Amino acid sequence: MAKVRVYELAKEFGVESKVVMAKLQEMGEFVRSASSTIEAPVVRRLTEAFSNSSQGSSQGSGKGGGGGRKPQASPRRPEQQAQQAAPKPQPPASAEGGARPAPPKPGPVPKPGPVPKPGPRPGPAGRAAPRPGPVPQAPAQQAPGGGARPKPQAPAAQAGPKAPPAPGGPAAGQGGPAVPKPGPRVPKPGPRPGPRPAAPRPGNNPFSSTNTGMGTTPKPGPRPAPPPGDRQGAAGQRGAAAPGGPRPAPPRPVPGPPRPGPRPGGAAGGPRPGGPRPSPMNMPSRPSALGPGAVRGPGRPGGAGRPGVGRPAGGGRPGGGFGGPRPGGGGRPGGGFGGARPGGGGRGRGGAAGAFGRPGGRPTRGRKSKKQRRQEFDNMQAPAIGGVQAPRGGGKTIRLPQGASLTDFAEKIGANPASLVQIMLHLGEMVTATQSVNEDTLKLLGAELDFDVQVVSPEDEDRELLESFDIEFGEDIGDEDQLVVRPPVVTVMGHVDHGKTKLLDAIRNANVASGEAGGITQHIGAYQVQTEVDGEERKITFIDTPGHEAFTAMRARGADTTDLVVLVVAADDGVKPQTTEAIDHATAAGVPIVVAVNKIDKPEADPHRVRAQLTEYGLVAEEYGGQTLFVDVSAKEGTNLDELLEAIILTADAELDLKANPDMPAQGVAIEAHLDRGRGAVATVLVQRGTLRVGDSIVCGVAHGRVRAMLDENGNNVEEAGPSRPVQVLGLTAVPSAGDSFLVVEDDRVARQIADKRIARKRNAELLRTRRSRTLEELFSDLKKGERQELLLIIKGDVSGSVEALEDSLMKIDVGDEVGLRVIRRGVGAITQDDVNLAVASDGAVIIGFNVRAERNAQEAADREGVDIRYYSVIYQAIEEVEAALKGMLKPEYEEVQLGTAEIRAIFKVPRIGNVAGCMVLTGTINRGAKARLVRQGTVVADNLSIASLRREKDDVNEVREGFECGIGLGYQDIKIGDVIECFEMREKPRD
Ligand SMILES: Nc1nc2c(ncn2[C@@H]2O[C@H](COP(=O)(O)OP(=O)(O)OP(=O)(O)O)[C@@H](O)[C@H]2O)c(=O)[nH]1
Repeated sequence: MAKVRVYELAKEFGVESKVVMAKLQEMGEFVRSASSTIEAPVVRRLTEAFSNSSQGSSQGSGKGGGGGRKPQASPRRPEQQAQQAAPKPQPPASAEGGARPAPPKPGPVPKPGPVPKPGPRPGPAGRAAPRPGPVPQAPAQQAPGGGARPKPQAPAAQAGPKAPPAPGGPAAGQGGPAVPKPGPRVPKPGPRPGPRPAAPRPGNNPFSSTNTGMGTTPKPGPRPAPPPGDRQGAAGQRGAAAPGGPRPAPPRPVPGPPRPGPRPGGAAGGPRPGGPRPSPMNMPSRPSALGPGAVRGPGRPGGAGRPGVGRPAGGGRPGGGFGGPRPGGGGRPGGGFGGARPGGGGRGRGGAAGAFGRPGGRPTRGRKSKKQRRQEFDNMQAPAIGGVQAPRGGGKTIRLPQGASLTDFAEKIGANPASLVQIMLHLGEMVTATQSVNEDTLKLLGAELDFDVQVVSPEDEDRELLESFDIEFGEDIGDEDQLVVRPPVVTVMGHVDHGKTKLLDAIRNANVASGEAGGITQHIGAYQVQTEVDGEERKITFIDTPGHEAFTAMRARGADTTDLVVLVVAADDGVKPQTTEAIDHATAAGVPIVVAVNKIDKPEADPHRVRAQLTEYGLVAEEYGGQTLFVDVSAKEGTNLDELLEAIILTADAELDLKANPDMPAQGVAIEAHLDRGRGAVATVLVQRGTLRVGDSIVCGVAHGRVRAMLDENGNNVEEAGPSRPVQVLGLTAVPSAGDSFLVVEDDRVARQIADKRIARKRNAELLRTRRSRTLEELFSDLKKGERQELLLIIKGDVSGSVEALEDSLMKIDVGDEVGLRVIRRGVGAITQDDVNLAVASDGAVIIGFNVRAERNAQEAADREGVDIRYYSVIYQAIEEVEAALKGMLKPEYEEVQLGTAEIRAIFKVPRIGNVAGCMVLTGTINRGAKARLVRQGTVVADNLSIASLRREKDDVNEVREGFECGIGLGYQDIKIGDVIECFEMREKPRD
């Protein structure tokens, strides 16, 4: 709630702001100006103070107003007071009241006549009253008119005809419910009419004044008609107002109990039977909403609609009269919803009808769909959370994909995303509607709404997809005795420049040289070597992409391909940051480590230091009593490579039970993939179980096809590949990503179906990521996002391994919470026009080409659309530039730097300028134009000031140093001797 300002209060009390300010001062509260805000407790005290004083002062004048608020009473003008006084009579006998008005004939007055309710409604009536005056059209158009228009008849006329039906009272009934809203509106009208008519028609005035006033007088007076029984007459009054009068109204005998004032408001609102637009928030509970006669059933059908029909209750159609045209129309509003639906009269076509026709009086904005209405209804019943309504789950389970947004959640439960955003705000988290949120957040929201949220990981989603084809991925099928030992799959990790690549090359070359002389080795992402251990030929598969990026990128995609890690540590450099990172990754993956202490050929090599250092990380060498095998090697000179291979086999045998069934359809993971001009999509896959054969139908990620040919790391054709064997596969329709799983399926058709479903899912995910704000809610939430900005990237590279590694490294760039980075597409191959289109569609994404170029039409499109394409061939350069770009998106940060302080020793009054402080500069310097604040006895009295003028003797100066006197003009008058002026400036802080 906004705090109240002094002048607002003054207005309410009917006094000038300075009076209120004086009062505040009296009360010991300090406010600077009339626009200052006041705290609630002070407002209360102030109100009491004024009400006391007003009482005192008004006592003499008679509080006739009775009803009116005390505070207001005083402010009123004599004339008004007089009017108020008049009202008194009312209370006594409604009849009387009625009587009076009647005579006056106040055009508008019609209401008075009936008066039945008068007594009861006094209060409320007051407000409505005004309208009555207007009566005539009032019903249709708002009281004002009525008041103004002398001719009640006009309306009457209209009403007349329908009046008859009206009796049905239905209308009234409806009106009743509606009442609430009307009330509010009434106020305005009231006032106006009041004054004017008042004068002329004394008789009425009292009432009108009432209205005007604080609603003392019941408008009721006016319409007796409204037989209480019916809808409070509320309707009566209102509509009555106009029609009422004329109406035979008396119609309803009912009156037993005149509806008490309750409807007062109603009265006011009367006009709109339908009154209030049922908003979920203010809607009365169903039952209560229904008016007496209202009865839902009847109302709806529009029984009322037909005048003739006349709803017994009469409720239905108040408007009957007006809305006539639409049969159903009247009915609906009326009884039907009572409060719920604005109801009011039918949907009349005629002009007058309009008044009633529109339920709440609000313009109809297009019809709501059944679904919307249903949802509204559900929401009405749903308890509000922090004032926001959303459907309850009652323990129902909903499944959401990982990284789902509140919009996804809302879609699942049929709610409005904006309301979920608000609920999250109440729960203390600011989340936008389209932002991906983590599992905890989804569950938190689910718990709040009583839904059991299950977050499905992409792996689970994929598993479910495969299950739908009766395929199981990841398990060996077959008996225990079908399992055979398979070679370990090894990844080499370590700190930069410690010799990972050199070691991988050395191992492969040594092996090629010894085993397959003449073979042409090529990097395909992985290779296999042989070694002899205990007289037995054993194989080892090396993942040919060094570094933990590749390792973690694969793991992040759920591909745990590595069985064992070779940690390379340069003997001359020792343990470095990435060495420990690699240890962490391997440990997290539960993968055993063999340490290769490299570069032992170097004179400064100190292998023992490496062993000692690594003990701190839990890697204790065997010779030190631990279980980790350390091998001192020289990749450069090829020293101890066989020992290293042997250590790998021994560790694998000791710690791992590597077995797989070769007799099943092959399954595995893609390690590397690229598009070859001549051969199409080429993927290096690692077979994890089963045996892959040429001619098999496979699906790999979103790619599928039939294995046309297979090649090994030496470029030789291979007919089949068993467990742990890496091979290049030709024949896929598209380039898969590193880490994508592959599996052999029954036939091409199944392969295509699975791939198609994955493509659809991927596209949806991409759409979700690139979707821009379209709805107001989203725009709003974007605004709330405030300063958060995002750099969107599309990464294209020559091989999927480098794309993955680049993305992984980029995602690690951290420049704070204000700026984010999101990769909306990644892929292998040249930059295509589609990439440029996506960049345009996503409003400013930058395309990164890593060792690839843009196709000619793509480049043209990029130039045309202003899409930024950046080419790199060195990963670190890409990272540096992206980091710089992100930092550039940061808003500058400022910090306050104090320049100096000066104490006020004298105060001079200068004509037209005001107070100027004669100061002594205590510290630093005081600079003209700099920012300043005034401190009195340690408390900041005024901030956001500036050194408007600065003088030494009689000269204007720009700066005065410590120890000198000067004259400072702050443009702020409330200065005192002894105050200290702090002078400072805001400087931009350099970003780290
Ligand atoms: N003297 C000596 N130099 C070596 C040895 N192994 C690697 N080097 C050198 O160390 C440098 C880095 O070797 P790389 O194999 O590129 O190291 P890396 O760990 O793969 O480096 P990044 O790929 O940048 O992480 C190169 O200049 C190698 O020639 C070795 O055993 N002895």
